[in-house]
Amino acid sequence: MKMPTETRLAPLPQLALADTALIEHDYADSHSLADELAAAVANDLSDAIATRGRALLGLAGGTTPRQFLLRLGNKRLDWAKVDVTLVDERWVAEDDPRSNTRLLQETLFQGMARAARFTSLYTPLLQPENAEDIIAARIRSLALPYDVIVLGMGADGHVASLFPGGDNLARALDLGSDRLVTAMRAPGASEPRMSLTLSTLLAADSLYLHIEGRTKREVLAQALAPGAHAAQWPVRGLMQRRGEPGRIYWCP
Ligand SMILES: O=C(O)[C@H](O)[C@@H](O)[C@H](O)[C@H](O)COP(=O)(O)O
Repeated sequence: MKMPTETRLAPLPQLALADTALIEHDYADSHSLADELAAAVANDLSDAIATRGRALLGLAGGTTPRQFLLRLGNKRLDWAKVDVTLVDERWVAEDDPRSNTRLLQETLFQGMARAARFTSLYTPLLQPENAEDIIAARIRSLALPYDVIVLGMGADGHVASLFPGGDNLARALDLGSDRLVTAMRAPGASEPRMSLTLSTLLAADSLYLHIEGRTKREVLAQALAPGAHAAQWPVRGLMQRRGEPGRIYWCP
């Protein structure tokens, strides 16, 4: 059932969610978390293939998901029926150590998942602002909405490349817009980015938030506390989904 959405960028009313209640999937270490998250995502992908014939998966980059991606890539699935994109890409060449595509090449696509079809959020030669239409057309050609999206979160509360202080943050958070992707430049991002917008993320059938460490747990609690704003803590935008920010997987 679809719940009423949060007024754009307005504070939420009191959330009946204590920090501990929020984190349903709490693991002792990153290895057990990676095992369980990979199993859950593989399950969702199998279900999507069974019901829709194909599955669409969106993945975060950064440092946290390495173990999870390695495990997911080794899951027995009909990977040829899976489309994979990133939820955001850093605007650097795909062989650059900072590239999220490179991260997937080094992890997910080392395993059975190499049979999946990858759609890049990057294109060389253009600035990201001039490449939005090209990247949006690539995403539009996939069988939207995403079946599964796995997000990470930065210590500043960003998800995908929806950064606080980002030049295009307002339009990226605007649920009234049908924009699928946006370029983003932000003080907290070392390079320009291309990102799925909040509405693209929220439309996913299954949404996971994978965070590790006590600091991020505290950031999340702060971001989701009454009175916080998505403009300051973009992760809070996820609450506009069903009053919950997706399934949160956490370990110290
Ligand atoms: O390209 C990126 O940086 C990401 O997709 C980003 O949204 C990431 O999930 C967070 O920044 C967390 O990054 P870490 O896992 O490195 O802390």
